[in-house]
Amino acid sequence: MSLETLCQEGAAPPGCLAANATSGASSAPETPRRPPGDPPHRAAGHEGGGHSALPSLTATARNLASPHPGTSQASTLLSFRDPTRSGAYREGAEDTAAQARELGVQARAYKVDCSRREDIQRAAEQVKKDMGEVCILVNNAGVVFVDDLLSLEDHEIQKTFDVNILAHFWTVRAFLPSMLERNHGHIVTVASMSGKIGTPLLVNYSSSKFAAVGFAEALQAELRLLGRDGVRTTCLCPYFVNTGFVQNPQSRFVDVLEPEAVVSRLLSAILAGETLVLIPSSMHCNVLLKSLLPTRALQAIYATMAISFKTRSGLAGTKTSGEESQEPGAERGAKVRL
Ligand SMILES: NC(=O)C1=CN([C@@H]2O[C@H](COP(=O)(O)OP(=O)(O)OC[C@H]3O[C@@H](n4cnc5c(N)ncnc54)[C@H](OP(=O)(O)O)[C@@H]3O)[C@@H](O)[C@H]2O)C=CC1
Ligand SMILES: CC1=C(/C=C/C(C)=C/C=C/C(C)=C/C=O)C(C)(C)CCC1
Repeated sequence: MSLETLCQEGAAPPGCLAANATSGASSAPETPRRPPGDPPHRAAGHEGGGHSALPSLTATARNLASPHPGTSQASTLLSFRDPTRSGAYREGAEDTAAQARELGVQARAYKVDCSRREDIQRAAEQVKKDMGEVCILVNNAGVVFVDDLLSLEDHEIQKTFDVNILAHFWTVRAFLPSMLERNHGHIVTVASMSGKIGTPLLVNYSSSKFAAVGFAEALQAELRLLGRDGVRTTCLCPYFVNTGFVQNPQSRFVDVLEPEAVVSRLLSAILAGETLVLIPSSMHCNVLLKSLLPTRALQAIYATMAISFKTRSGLAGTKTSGEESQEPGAERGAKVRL
């Protein structure tokens, strides 16, 4: 996970934008199980994440730091499990922080393991000391293990909930008090379309994202009840994004999203104070149909969409049932109906 803080000082009250940026389960315990001799891949306990961190962090710095009237100074704070680590798809947080500094803002990278409550609490205190109060918190870290429920390891289920939802509790509880005091702030929950539509072979992930959507909605209602209209929330639910988080996502009608487009949409949503953002917006139809149509009708519609993605044991899709997949890297997998 990463924390990104953008502090704004001047006419506006001191504050920051903080985001726990991209996420991706990596490291040994989260590495997907695979038979001996199989090439490593990133399908399930995905390795180190994709390249979304770079555009998201630099874009955030560029767009939120400088153009606001009354802003004399801005700072961005990033934290990753290992800020020095670079992946195949992105640069490390230290590099990203350096790029943000080149854009004229203060930027720092911190090391935080978001699956550990104590780590988050320790980092939050350090952030406040170093950078001041946070005004925008983006809970973006997430992990995914793509497999059927019974094939998952217990620790994978635990990790998914630790990072994808419990971490949100710890970051929000750390930064919300000062937002409430100042009646000023913004909390972004990066959820997923999978948190709006229950997704097969992602039961673990999907339910953690449903929890994230519920968290954001309930928090928003609570802030309203408390009369703190100045503290806003945005819940982001993208369809598949091209970051390597889930491998080989495909669909007949819905294109995989590019991270830059998602970041850009998120920025406009933050600035406009939108509470729920589905990307693409056509997904609103799927969500609406879910509460209108009987399951069998929905299944018929879903079948036409031909959604598929790679699990750690192969490729799951809607095209054929029981047919051996021809996709590279999915030799052992049979396509199954989603
Ligand atoms: N890509 C997609 O198709 C979609 C993604 N999302 C959501 O978007 C968010 C970002 O995903 P995306 O950018 O695609 O994925 P990435 O793989 O690029 O990002 C993963 C990030 O999560 C961090 N992370 C994972 N576990 C921890 C941890 N325990 N502590 C600290 N950091 C951690 C990783 O840090 P490090 O770099 O140190 O490993 C990495 O920066 C996630 O919440 C995901 O669920 C939602 C819908 C679709
Ligand atoms: C629309 C739709 C589905 C939903 C798929 C979704 C919502 C996948 C999202 C996955 C994501 C975003 C993963 C990474 O975060 C189903 C249930 C497969 C059935 C066919 C129609």
